[in-house]
Amino acid sequence: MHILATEGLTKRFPTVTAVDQLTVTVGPGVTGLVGANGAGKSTLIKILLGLLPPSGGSARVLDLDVTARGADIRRLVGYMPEHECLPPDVSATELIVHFARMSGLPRTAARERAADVLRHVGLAEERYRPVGTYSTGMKQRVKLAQALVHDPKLIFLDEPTNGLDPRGRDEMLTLIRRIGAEFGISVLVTSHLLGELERICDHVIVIDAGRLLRSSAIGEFTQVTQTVEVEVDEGLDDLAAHLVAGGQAVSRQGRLLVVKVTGPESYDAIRDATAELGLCLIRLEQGRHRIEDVFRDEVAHV
Ligand SMILES: Nc1ncnc2c1ncn2[C@@H]1O[C@H](COP(=O)(O)OP(=O)(O)OP(=O)(O)O)[C@@H](O)[C@H]1O
Repeated sequence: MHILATEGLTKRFPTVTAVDQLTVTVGPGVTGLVGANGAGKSTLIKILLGLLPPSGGSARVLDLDVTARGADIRRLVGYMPEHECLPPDVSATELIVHFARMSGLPRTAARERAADVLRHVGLAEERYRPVGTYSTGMKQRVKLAQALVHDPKLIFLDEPTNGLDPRGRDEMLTLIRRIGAEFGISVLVTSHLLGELERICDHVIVIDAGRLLRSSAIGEFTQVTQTVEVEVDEGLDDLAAHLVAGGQAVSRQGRLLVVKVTGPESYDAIRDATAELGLCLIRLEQGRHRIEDVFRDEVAHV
């Protein structure tokens, strides 16, 4: 079953083709849409919501055609836009109750629904304060709440971690995973950071200049580009030389060595090398992928 599907989807602006012959399908669960700034992620989401007409090709969301059924799609889909768009002088409660009423709920049900949704996204007492006084993290939560308030089947989250500090990012990612897992709402979430999406997604789509670069389940993804990061107190160069001599693919990133994992023997090689050299191992951690890894990988396959 697909929650959305595009076929040769294209969007041309006067000076740039933002979405270029994109054919892709998305199933239920949490799907990451990854691409550098300007890759076409926001444009794709606006087309899928029926807010921008495509220049060519077609797309269906929840089996509804985006050109003919935009209003029906927006009734079933929640949207968290990338940029700040909240009125500063109302409280989160007032705003979310307003959105709930706009979705058709009567006054009392709208209040209850708004309270539930604000609790789910983690806004407590501060929900009575004007939005203009909120931190970026709190504003992102309000934007998420308005995307959820009409009980959608699917939500589009455009760069929900933008502007957040590392802790805020972690909390937002955990929240998104919960929405997918506990509430059974399918999620399409964009980011320019592949590393953060692979933690919470079942499936990842990578686009570049509006074109599909890769679409695969997260398991296949990590298998192909898996790395492990190694930190030792001193002797990093010796360790690198030892591993390379033993046939491992190694690169250096500041105080870390990044070793490409080809199988369990890669971990054995790191263990043996640190033991033989008598080094103190500080950290051994699964590497976070970057979009560049996918590009490198695609080039290697050509
Ligand atoms: N309304 C528009 N008119 C003209 N060009 C546009 C318009 N909207 C987007 N573009 C261009 O289309 C390309 C894709 O933009 P888009 O915003 O979809 O990318 P993105 O992947 O979401 O990146 P970002 O996260 O930086 O917004 C960019 O080159 C952008 O300048």
